[in-house]
Amino acid sequence: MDETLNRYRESIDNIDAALVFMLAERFKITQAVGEHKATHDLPPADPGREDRQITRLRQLALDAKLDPDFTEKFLRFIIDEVIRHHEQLREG
Ligand SMILES: O=C(O)C(=O)C[C@]1(C(=O)O)C=C[C@@H](O)C=C1
Repeated sequence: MDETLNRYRESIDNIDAALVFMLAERFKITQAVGEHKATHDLPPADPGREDRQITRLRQLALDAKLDPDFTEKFLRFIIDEVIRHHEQLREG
């Protein structure tokens, strides 16, 4: 039994749970955004907004000593999924 490893893993499990809750909240909001966009005939994607989000988060990542390329890929992965949901809502 490695107590040190167990303690680290408990902390990792808490962080992973927080990530899931935060992602769930983000997708609740983007669901509302998708409905709003579909109702008002707005395009699913807004590349200008995405550029600003990526620029901002890359800087936050640098400040937090997190790899900015990884951060951008992670955000891109999430946004692409959101756009897919928006497109589905638009198609009805
Ligand atoms: O802000 C929007 O317009 C959204 O639809 C949300 C969001 C995002 O997930 O952050 C998703 C798609 C857009 O291209 C930009 C941003």
